[in-house]
Amino acid sequence: MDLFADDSALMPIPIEDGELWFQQRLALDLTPAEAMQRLLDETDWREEQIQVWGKLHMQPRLSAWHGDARYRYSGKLFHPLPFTPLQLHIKQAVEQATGRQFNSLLLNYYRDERDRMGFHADNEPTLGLNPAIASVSFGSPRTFILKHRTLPKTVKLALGDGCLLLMAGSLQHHWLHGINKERAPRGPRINLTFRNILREP
Ligand SMILES: O=C(O)CCC(=O)C(=O)O
Ligand SMILES: [Fe+2]
Repeated sequence: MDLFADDSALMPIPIEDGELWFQQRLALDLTPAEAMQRLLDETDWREEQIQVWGKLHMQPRLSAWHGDARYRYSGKLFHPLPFTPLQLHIKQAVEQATGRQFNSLLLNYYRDERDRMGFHADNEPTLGLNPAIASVSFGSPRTFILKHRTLPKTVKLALGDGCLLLMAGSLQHHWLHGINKERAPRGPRINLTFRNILREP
């Protein structure tokens, strides 16, 4: 009998004002290291510009959009590329683990400890009222931080190689999330967020 917690089951993480689910290892036909290498090689990584308070900045990470629907994000309209066979395989595994359907994928590549993602909510109107967002991570672990919008509460999760995180319920209404830069050296990390877009902008 396995006396250790099952790392291949989606487990709820207790959190107020929303739903959070975590699985240590998403079951795939390839190892996380193989998935990481193929995503690095097969993705057309872009350094995007974003507007913050009317000023243009380079995003402190590389990214790519894939899927079936156009998507507005940080004030920009994206025309995604079609899903690749590997992305479709990961999407199927995520849909089986979560029981949710997704038609859009944002890939983010954090090249080292300096790359990061500012605090935000994935609450674009096209995602619907209480969106389910499934996040799969490969490579170097990074700390995923959730900050409550009105209460002095912070939740930190280590997102390691091959894990799955599901944000759902009213979480995007009440919490912001982000990835800070690290002081200590970190290797590359790729994060995939699967979303379901209800209508095109
Ligand atoms: O890299 C992560 O774990 C977070 C990604 C994220 O929040 C997003 O793509 O909206
Ligand atoms: Fe996000």
